[in-house]
Amino acid sequence: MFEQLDFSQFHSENTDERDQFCRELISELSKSGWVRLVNHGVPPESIDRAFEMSREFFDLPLDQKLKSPHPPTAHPHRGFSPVGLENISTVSNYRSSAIQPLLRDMKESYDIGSELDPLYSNIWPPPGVHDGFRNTMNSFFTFCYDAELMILDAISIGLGLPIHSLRELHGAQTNELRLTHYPEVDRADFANATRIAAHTDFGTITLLFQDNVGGLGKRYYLPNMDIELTFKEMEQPPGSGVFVPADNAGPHECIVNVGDCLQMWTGLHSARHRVHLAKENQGNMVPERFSIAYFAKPDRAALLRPLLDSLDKPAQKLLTANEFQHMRIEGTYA
Ligand SMILES: O=C(O)CCC(=O)C(=O)O
Ligand SMILES: [Fe+2]
Repeated sequence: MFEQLDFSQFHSENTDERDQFCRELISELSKSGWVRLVNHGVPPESIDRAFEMSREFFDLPLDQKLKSPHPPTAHPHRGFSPVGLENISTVSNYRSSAIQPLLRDMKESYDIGSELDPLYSNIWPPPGVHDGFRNTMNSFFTFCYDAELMILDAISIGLGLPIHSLRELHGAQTNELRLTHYPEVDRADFANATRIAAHTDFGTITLLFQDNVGGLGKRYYLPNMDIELTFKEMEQPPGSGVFVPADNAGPHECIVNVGDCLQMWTGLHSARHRVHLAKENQGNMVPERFSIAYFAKPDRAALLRPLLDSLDKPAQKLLTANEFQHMRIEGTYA
């Protein structure tokens, strides 16, 4: 089991305790590129509601879901993508020497941005299709943004930077929320497909909530089920090509992982992860799974230059976060 940190310690009135927590956070992120957090500030009811709404959306008939379609190109990331539209193995090779086979992703997803994003508008289900989705997701997004800023402050303190160093690069809310449904599939389908292929996230940090679903449509956490589950897996240690299950304590816990931009700023390791068939169990059908990922991304104009003196100066021209996002995302859509 990997370390679980309690983010309420960050709010301690005793600044020594707070700073100690921030150093622990950095120590965990330095080891593996990710950490499990509780009391992160996103209220449990809001997480439950978002999962409920997500489930109800993906339960709709395909023609209803396609009334708010993702554009056929990789950006902007907005709206519904049916199974087969996005295949992440096309970008698996980034900063990895391992040869990645081309794999189909067996997932469907819904991408949402901030309502305040000046560049891209959201694509919402039209009136009459899943009313309530929009409000629920906007409120969840706001909670995640507030949590993001606190976590960025904690990372800044832990690294010995001024408290708002990272927050200041995230004022424009260019963040994205992604609901993913991994439908029930036949085990044999994993021969040339996966859930989501190995990759690093492109932004600063990702807050990931996961909900493994058992029978009867109920939600509960089953660490040792007798049927096959797909797990989120993290590369451990970083760079090893070995993936271990990132099991967690249920949907209210959040996995925070370092993305490519934070790596460029701070040298913390951007965590490679994937969702694939769990190795331990044997069964014919692989049950469905739900996750919600909130991708904290830098302001588009932010320069990706090292923030710590201890880091080497990059040899190439510095990129803005926007240039980098475009470079990374190209090619992910079929
Ligand atoms: O479903 C998950 O646990 C991970 C999803 C993910 O890694 C992504 O969308 O970038
Ligand atoms: Fe990811």
